[in-house]
Amino acid sequence: MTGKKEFTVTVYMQNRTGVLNRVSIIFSRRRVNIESLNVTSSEMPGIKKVVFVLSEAEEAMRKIIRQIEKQIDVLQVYHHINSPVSAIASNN
Ligand SMILES: CC(=O)[C@](C)(O)C(=O)O
Repeated sequence: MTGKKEFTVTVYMQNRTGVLNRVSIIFSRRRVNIESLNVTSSEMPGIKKVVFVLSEAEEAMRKIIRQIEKQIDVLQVYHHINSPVSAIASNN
């Protein structure tokens, strides 16, 4: 598929076994490879903050994010498109 961009997707979820698994399955079903995954406690007790980095076309990623938002125990999803480091460097 052409036009893939790199996304950072941040998911706040209840600290319950299996929630991360359900979200990960959404990516694997759609053949989206996970570049990076970071799980930490959030500033809210009982809530985990999970940060994914993935490459996908924008429209496909929008659909995936909507699906993640519908998951039980998912509280909030944020995302942004990552600028290439070369673009950031050329601004300086
Ligand atoms: C990632 C984590 O610690 C969770 C949310 O409890 C889980 O999915 O097991």
